[in-house]
Amino acid sequence: MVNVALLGFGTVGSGVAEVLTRNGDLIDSRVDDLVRLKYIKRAREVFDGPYQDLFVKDFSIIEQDPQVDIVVETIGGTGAALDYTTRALKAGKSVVTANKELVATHGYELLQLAKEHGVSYLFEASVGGGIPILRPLTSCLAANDLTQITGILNGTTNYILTRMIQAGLTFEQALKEAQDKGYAEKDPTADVDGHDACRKICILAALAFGHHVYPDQVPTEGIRHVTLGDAAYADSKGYKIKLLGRAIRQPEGKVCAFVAPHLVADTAPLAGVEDVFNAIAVTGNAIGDVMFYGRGAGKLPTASAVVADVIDIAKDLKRDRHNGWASGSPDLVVSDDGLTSKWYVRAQGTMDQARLACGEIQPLARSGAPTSEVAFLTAPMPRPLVLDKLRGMEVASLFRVLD
Ligand SMILES: NC(=O)C1=CN([C@@H]2O[C@H](COP(=O)(O)OP(=O)(O)OC[C@H]3O[C@@H](n4cnc5c(N)ncnc54)[C@H](OP(=O)(O)O)[C@@H]3O)[C@@H](O)[C@H]2O)C=CC1
Ligand SMILES: N[C@@H](CC=O)C(=O)O
Repeated sequence: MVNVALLGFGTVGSGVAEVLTRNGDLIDSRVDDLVRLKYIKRAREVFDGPYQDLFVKDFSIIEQDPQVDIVVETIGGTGAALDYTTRALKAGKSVVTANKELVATHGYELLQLAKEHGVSYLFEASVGGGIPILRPLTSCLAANDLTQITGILNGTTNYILTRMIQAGLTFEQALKEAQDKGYAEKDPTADVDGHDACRKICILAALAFGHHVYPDQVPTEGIRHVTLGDAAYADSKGYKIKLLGRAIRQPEGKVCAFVAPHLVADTAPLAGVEDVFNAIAVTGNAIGDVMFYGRGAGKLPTASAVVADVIDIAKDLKRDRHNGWASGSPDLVVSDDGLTSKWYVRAQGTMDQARLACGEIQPLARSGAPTSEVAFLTAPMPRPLVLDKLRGMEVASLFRVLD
């Protein structure tokens, strides 16, 4: 028998309990053992419903029970989640999590701790919700020298952009829908301001390039200032606006990583990724380009990835599966200033002013645009140069165009 303790019983935690129960026979046959949920701990102390016999108030009951093999952490954040994860690993229990904030900020030390105690720390659900990405990156693509990762990594913001553009919802209405569907973080500013995507690109970069990348090293811009006007200008020339997380390997083992809204050509596969779906494009020197696509958030898709990790561990509790990375360093991450791209600009002014400032440009138009507003695409150039050229103009939006 393999015993599982579940920490957190919100969107993801309740989904994990549901998948373990609904697919119990199938999971047992795949593991060739009985996988059983033994305890559930949540914040509140009032328990009801079908799992009420499993609820415990005190984490030490789980920590001290030698029969608990796997602890599933779906609490979120870096408070109680870090404390319980550390204690579980020290107690010789493997831990599975969906908590990207914890992995992105403390992954290196937690992986070290797991190794010291001969147990596993797995987090497939922490990136891309239900999409299998971390295991393929480290196993199926292990033969490659990976050079670049570009992803739509946040379901909430992709859902908001889709609903604003396709259904004409306001930002607030679209965010409320995403929250009602269980996609958003407890504090949705983490989604809207790009921090959730940032944590995910940190995890992807660490796995792909081998060193811990910390969220505070990664320049991050969210979607708060993207307007329906920007979307209409982009659409007029066959582009969609997408929040992308990018990690590009640089010489001497450095990494360029950042999160920002981009214009993506309609012909590119990432442009067709809508609603809560995520997609992660990976470039390797043998495979070329490969893309992973699926539901990036939500109860059962995320639980699917969590329970897959539980199954992986349960199949062989003693197997060494330490797919870790080395420690980070303050000078590991380089700015994206050196990266050349075309730029989308929306500013106050005239097309003549725009041409005078930026030289050759592609003008954009949309119906209902104020006469004082101008929007255009520049020639390819690095950010410092475009900022320098635009110095005399009042710029409202400045987004890279993905090449
Ligand atoms: N929602 C999604 O689609 C996805 C979420 N994730 C990640 O999964 C994690 C969980 O997210 P989600 O399920 O949405 O969050 P929820 O807010 O829905 O659930 C959080 C759960 O944690 C419990 N909790 C809070 N503090 C404690 C504590 N001290 N001890 C025990 N339990 C506690 C809460 O208890 P109570 O029920 O009593 O309030 C609640 O059950 C986060 O790290 C998130 O980033 C990852 C991928 C997708
Ligand atoms: N809030 C996150 C949940 C999954 O990671 C998102 O919207 O992508």
